Amino acid sequence: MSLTVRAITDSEWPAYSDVLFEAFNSSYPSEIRERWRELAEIDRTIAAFDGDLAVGGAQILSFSMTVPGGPIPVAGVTSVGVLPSHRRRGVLTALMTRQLHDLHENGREAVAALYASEAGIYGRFGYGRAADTLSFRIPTHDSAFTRSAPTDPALRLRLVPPADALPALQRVYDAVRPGRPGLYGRSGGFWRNEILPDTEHDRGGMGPLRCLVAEDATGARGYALFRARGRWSEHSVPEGEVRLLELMATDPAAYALVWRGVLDRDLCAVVHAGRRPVDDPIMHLLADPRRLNAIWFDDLWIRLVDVDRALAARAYAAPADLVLEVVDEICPWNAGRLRLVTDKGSCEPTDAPADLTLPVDVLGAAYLGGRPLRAAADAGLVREHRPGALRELSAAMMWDPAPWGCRVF
Ligand SMILES: CC(=O)SCCNC(=O)CCNC(=O)[C@H](O)C(C)(C)COP(=O)(O)OP(=O)(O)OC[C@H]1O[C@@H](n2cnc3c(N)ncnc32)[C@H](O)[C@@H]1OP(=O)(O)O
Repeated sequence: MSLTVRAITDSEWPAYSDVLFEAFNSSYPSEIRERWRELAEIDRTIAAFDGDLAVGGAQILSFSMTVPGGPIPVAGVTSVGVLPSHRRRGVLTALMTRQLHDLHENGREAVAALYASEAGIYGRFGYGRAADTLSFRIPTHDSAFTRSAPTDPALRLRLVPPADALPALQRVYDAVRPGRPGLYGRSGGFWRNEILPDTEHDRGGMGPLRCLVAEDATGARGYALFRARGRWSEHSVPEGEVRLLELMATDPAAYALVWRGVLDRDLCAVVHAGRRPVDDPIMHLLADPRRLNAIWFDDLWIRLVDVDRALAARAYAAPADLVLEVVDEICPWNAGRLRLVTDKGSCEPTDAPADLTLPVDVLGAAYLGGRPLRAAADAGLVREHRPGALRELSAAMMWDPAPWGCRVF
């Protein structure tokens, strides 16, 4: 195999997309291809060629993502795949290496983020599991709220056709986004092509996309996007289900009301709520939180492309002044010692002795504030050279609320 990795041209898009559809075992109809093309940034799409044949590829979407302290530019890595005929011959390694070098040279983003199809793939390229997510399976008949659940008589619930709801959804999402690490800005095209589509393919056997909005005289304060499916048992007992795709609210009363609207849907026995934050307030609202039947798995993976700029770009929960020795085999410009002074927001190269030595993926995992460095140290991944340095950095990097990207890109 003679491998070349380079940016694709417009005319090479079909060849790149064919590789992806093959790699993901997909048979997407043409409208899905068109949506995907509309979101893609061709100049940030690379492919690997074996001679003339496209055999792998990867994309970057340019996002503004909230990190502790506020939004920063983040490279959203997506649509990565290698032809089954060329797997395990280093094609992904060549793509990831090229992408990280391009990002460093371009200088636009110091941080890259992705959702992994399999959790074993990206650690070797310096990505750390930075956010987790919970999925709930809530039996509606056991979903009573605690007596202290907040209410607001000014609020009402309204069913809105999703296509008409976009201004309300954007208003709520954009109000919530700056306070939650991991949430990223959604363009109009992203809403249209990723969040609101409703073809048979998108429904996957469920009913149409539905939207509930909680509002008062000032406008929308919360929403839920979901699908439902009616079903009856052989004894004619209603056993319908709801699949909650997204639920956001700007305040506790709107949040509780939207959840109630989803949980109280008639003829539905269960609500499946995927990809919820690990600190979802629903855990406090349900009178019997065991009924959430939660499953835990990974959400965003984070790669610090330029460790110095990335660490200087976020805020910290506690002061820290220490020297880090970063180990990074893929991005040699990161290897070496850096002095991080959180009060000054500075992270500069230094010759001073290291207080901590740690690999770049461990720093990436801690970057959004959801994963204690102390736990990585307990797993033997961090070396402490000055007593107290680990506790200092671990406390500084934690953040409230927990990180959450909400929807896969
Ligand atoms: C952000 C996203 O888009 S996530 C989507 C990723 N894509 C997919 O899941 C689609 C289906 N899978 C594929 O296309 C390919 O199998 C890929 C992209 C996952 C891997 O591509 P390959 O070219 O085979 O990877 P490559 O040969 O460079 O492997 C590099 C290393 O990763 C390991 N690796 C590759 N895939 C996996 C995996 N799925 N799980 C665990 N390890 C893996 C290899 O064993 C190899 O390890 P080594 O360095 O110790 O020998």
